[in-house]
Amino acid sequence: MAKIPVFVLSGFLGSGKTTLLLRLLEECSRRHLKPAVLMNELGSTDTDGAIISNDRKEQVVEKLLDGCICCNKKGEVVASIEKLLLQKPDVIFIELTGVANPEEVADSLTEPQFIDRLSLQQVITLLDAENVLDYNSIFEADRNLVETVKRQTEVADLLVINKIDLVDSTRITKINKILRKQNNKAEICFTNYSEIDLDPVLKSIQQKRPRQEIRVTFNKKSQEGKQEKHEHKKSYSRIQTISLPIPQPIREKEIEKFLKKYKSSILRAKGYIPLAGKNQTYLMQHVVKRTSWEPTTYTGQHYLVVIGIDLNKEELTTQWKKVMQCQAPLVN
Ligand SMILES: Nc1nc2c(ncn2[C@@H]2O[C@H](COP(=O)(O)OP(=O)(O)OP(=O)(O)O)[C@@H](O)[C@H]2O)c(=O)[nH]1
Repeated sequence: MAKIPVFVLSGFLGSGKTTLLLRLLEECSRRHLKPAVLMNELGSTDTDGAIISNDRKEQVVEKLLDGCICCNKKGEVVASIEKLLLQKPDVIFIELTGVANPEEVADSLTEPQFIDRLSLQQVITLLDAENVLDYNSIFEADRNLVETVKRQTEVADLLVINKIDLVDSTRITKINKILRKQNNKAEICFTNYSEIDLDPVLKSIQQKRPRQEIRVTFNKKSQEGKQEKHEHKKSYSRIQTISLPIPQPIREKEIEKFLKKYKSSILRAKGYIPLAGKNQTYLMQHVVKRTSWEPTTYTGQHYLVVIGIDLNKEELTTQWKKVMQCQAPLVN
């Protein structure tokens, strides 16, 4: 029986993983392939899952929320993949959290029950061209995280330098040079909105010719000088998540003011937000210092999820309540 190819989408928070996943799903649909998706979110809210499901309601998706797939959620990965396999997909995409080490997930794919059924096709790591060079100084306080982000690059088969619309050519050259030192085997491509050429990525699925298996290539890299299975090291230690409820419409500038106030600790924020005066829910995406808004047809609970280093959750909650108290009451 042919093994089902698995693609792992890795990369730091906000680098463009979900954007790429949406493109891959679109392309699968065009090629009449049946994909299945395992998504992982650090927070208890499921923004990315809602984006995926909003686009295609029939999508086979398993979600692991409120923790990292390579740390406290690792034990649940096997059960989630088993559920996906019941749907007999042609391909599986696993989107990691931005702070996950792909090696840990690769390990799960080599569990005895998967050996004859799954084949890791590629680890694709996305990098945010605008912020990648600043990561070391941003995460100085979290050595585990520095190591994790480095491993995301080192173990990738394909490195996608995304968001080049936000940087100049000098920066691109610099990033290329640094990445080549960290990983001299991976293909590197530069793009916007994760628009890579999907033909070489998906071609092998149609041909049913998986590339070398993970146990041969990947584990070799991760287990040099170690026991048969490498010991799990926590992939981050100071990253926290908080989900803030939004019971009534709020002004765009109030959210942006709030994010700016805590900019030294907030790395990523996203949420479904009812904007005052617009009579519609917007998907808000914030990466380091950029915020974007997109109208949606989302009908679930409204919230803002904030991810950062050493977040003072108590203060954020108190300040958020104050912000909400100043908003106009809900008018239908
Ligand atoms: N300017 C610009 N924005 C981009 C590009 N690619 C993605 N974005 C935006 O960056 C934000 C984050 O993109 P996502 O695809 O959600 O990133 P992610 O890696 O899945 O984020 P997390 O799941 O939170 O780690 C979204 O608002 C995207 O629209 C790009 O090439 N240029």
